Amino acid sequence: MSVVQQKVVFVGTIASSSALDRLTILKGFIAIENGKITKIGSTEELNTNNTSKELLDFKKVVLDENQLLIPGFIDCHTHAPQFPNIGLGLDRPLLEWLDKYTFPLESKYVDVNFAKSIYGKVVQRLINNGTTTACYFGSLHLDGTLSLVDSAIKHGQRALVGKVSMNIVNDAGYYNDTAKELRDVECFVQKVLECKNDLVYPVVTPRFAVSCDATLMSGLSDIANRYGCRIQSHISENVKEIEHVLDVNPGCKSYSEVYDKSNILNDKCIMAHAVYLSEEEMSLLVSRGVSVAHCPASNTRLRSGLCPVRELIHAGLTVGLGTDVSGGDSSSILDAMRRAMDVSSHLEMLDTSVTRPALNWKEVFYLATLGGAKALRLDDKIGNFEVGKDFDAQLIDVFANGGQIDKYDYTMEGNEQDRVSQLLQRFIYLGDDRNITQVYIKGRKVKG
Ligand SMILES: Nc1nc2[nH]cnc2c(=O)[nH]1
Ligand SMILES: [Zn+2]
Repeated sequence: MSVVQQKVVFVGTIASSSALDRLTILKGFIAIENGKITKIGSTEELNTNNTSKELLDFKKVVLDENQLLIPGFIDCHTHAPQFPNIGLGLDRPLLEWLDKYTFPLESKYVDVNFAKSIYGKVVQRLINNGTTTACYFGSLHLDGTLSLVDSAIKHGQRALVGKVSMNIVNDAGYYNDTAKELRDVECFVQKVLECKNDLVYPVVTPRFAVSCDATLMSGLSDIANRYGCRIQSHISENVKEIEHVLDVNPGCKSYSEVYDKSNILNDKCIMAHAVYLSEEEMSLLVSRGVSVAHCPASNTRLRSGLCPVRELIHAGLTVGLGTDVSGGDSSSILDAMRRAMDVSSHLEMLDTSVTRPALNWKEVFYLATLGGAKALRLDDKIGNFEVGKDFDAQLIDVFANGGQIDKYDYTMEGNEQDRVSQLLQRFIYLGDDRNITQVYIKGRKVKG
């Protein structure tokens, strides 16, 4: 990892979103000082005397005509310990998959050396894919999950990390008793805060209402409130899961009510999935300020369901994207963007009334960047390019050597603005890590 360049100016094509329906593609410059964006402007402005004087001692990075500067991707939900299972064991629905493949693997992270060996690769893989911020589930283990925090710090990634909490008995013996669990979570939160690293945050992480009883969840909510932490969990992912949760909580009318009774739902809470929420549940989550991590790859691979993201957004929920490895079979947010478009298109095709059109490429670009930042309550720092925000960015080379995108002696009609918009479109539909030639987190180059 290289040192932070104190003053850098990028010159070329810069794309970022300011809303779901607002993508700006600017030909111009973006100046960074000590990791923060200090000035953004057009090429004309760059060429004025004042600006060129101001930027005289800045290192210049000039993009070529097929390169783009875009914000770093934000993965709002992934399971770091599950990476050794990526692409494996996708033949069972959620609850069986957890018992057969996931809990046995996660149990192995009791061995800190094993944890270290995996987590270094996980963080590196995500950075390679342009993920500058990840919201991670760790495992049940305190020390193992602290080694995930260490890996994020070592690689300079912005990371929200949760030690997973579970106190309900399962066949793998993968749970803690309530008192130990609450002690370990508080210790985890304190140790992460003691790191005093401004890129890393502890997240209180009740796995889901199948693995945690109300006493544990209320205790976790208390810890989160005392330390001002975010909370993350899963909600309403799979029909059998919902039936089970309602069976063991006969006093509750919905899955959301189970969490609400334990005070889990608030404006620092990120819930993964939300595939089957009723309108009342959506309203409840909106009123509590909960955000949703939409995980289309996992919903498809585990055959959990088709998440109606447009409905969630329409209801007023803040939505970001998650890869949900290893329910999801890809650790790439670029892949999650395409999966989100696919699921949304399938829903549009299935719905003959077509009241809610499928998400388009500009909208998933927003969800992968500013939408994710809002969902994680980090949009004051990241998500797009604005003066005062941290510089978390990717340099995209659309026709990178060895990549999937070939350059033809043909371009669709249009002006220069259309040409650069088409470059971004091709990256979103066809690109991969080979096109992501440089990655920056708070101004520090972490790839390339
Ligand atoms: N996809 C997914 N859903 C869950 N629900 C509870 N735990 C998990 C998990 O590890 N993955
Ligand atoms: Zn998950």
